[in-house]
Amino acid sequence: MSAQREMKEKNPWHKPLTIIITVIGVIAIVALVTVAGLQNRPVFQKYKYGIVLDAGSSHTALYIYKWPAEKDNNTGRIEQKHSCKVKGKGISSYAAVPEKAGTSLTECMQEAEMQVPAWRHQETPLYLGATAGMRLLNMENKVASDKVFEAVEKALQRFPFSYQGARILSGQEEGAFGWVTVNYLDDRLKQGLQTTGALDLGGASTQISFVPHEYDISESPSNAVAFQLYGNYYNLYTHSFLCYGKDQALRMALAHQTRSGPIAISDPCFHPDYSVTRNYNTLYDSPCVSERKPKVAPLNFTHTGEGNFLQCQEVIRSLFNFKSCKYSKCSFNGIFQPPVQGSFGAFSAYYFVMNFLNLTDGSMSLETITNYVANYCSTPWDQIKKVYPDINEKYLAEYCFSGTYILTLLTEGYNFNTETFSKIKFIKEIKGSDAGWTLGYMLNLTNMIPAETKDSPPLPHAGYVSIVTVIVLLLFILVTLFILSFRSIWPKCSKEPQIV
Ligand SMILES: Nc1nc2c(ncn2[C@@H]2O[C@H](COP(=O)(O)OP(=O)(O)O)[C@@H](O)[C@H]2O)c(=O)[nH]1
Repeated sequence: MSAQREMKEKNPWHKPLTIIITVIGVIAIVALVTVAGLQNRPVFQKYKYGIVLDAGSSHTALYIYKWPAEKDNNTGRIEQKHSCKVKGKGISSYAAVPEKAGTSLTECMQEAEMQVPAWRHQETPLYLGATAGMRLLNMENKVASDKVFEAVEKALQRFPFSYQGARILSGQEEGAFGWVTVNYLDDRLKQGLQTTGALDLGGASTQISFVPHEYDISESPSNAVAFQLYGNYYNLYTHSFLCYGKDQALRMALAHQTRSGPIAISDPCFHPDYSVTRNYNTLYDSPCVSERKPKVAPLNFTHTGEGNFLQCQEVIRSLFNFKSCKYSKCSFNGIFQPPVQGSFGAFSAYYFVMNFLNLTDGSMSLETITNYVANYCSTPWDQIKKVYPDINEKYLAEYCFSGTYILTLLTEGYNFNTETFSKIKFIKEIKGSDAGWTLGYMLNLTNMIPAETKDSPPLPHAGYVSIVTVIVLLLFILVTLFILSFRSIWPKCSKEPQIV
């Protein structure tokens, strides 16, 4: 019996104080673990949205972007949620009927209303940026260009979004924002990785943008754009060639061949047996060619094909002026360009054309690609139509010219060689978002890429909670041990009377 009592006295777990400490400790640990668990459970994701309309020369496209609502302070990934191709031509084609430029946008805008949750409509920014088609209309007829913008503004303001304005982007902005988009989507900016150059081929203009090695921006300041993104500095080279988009380049090629006002031309950039009648006034109705219109010419001319790649290259070469260059190095038309360098993403018409020709597989050499295009051009038109019965004939007829133009622009215009050409990737999208200037434009206007890196806490939240839990647990064990060790030296309280 006395041995049992002695054991009880030696074993402090039986004492009430110890039991209370243990219970409180267990409750504290359970509470801590529960709080940590609740804090880190996946929450229902809420998104914010932004809408950008790309009013291009050939058509308008609407893009909806989304990003996690709690992370719009520069940390959340922005991605494309939806895109809508506006039916009909670009807004610049409505110069004679400006209201129609506005109404043409209705269907895609209604789609946007459905795509963005109604409770987010009012706070969703809506931008419209117009590119080379409107640049040309503005040069040609400023009044008509202003009227188109008025109509477009009126139409967009009828929708419940936060309308932020419609404007013409400069060629420099178009090039630079395309570069931002590609590098943002590739996660190169945040991680400070070597950037990718951007090659954009539109209908009316074309852009080249890249960060060159040892770049002296003072040589041609108008081609330089300085960025500070996520704490990294970039000196970007960019240039936009107005009239060198694929549709205007084709006009220039046809203008070159019809400069004497003939009744028929045999065009090496179109397939053998191809034959259509074209109108002189329609062909020369663009500031890119209007000054070259022959003084004397019939109403129409017959445009037949010849399908000769090398001769087509000759025609295209005549569109570039390689003679004068006042800088250390030029691309063409006396425009400064440092040697191309690093990897490039080529999008818009670069992709449409190379994808149609099945030439986007990165393993093909420049020589193989050139031979393929040459062979494609020499294929008779009837045969081409039989092989591709479902392709729009206007696009189909132009792939020979477009393929030859792309190769000539890249190799002779921008000076890509066999080695540097192999670093060009023909892309439509990156991680589900289309490559183009629109995302970069929105990131810039909403300040969603910080100049500085964000000062983030040294530990992620979950790590922080776990470490606090472990420390509290250790403290609890220590305090318990401390109390127990003291108890062993406390004077024993005995109910038995003490004999003095
Ligand atoms: N083959 C093909 N060409 C296209 C397609 N969409 C646009 N294009 C052509 O590609 C060129 C560039 O189009 P886009 O990038 O929209 O340029 P933009 O209209 O000048 O902004 C134009 O000549 C268009 O006619 C397509 O889906 N397939």
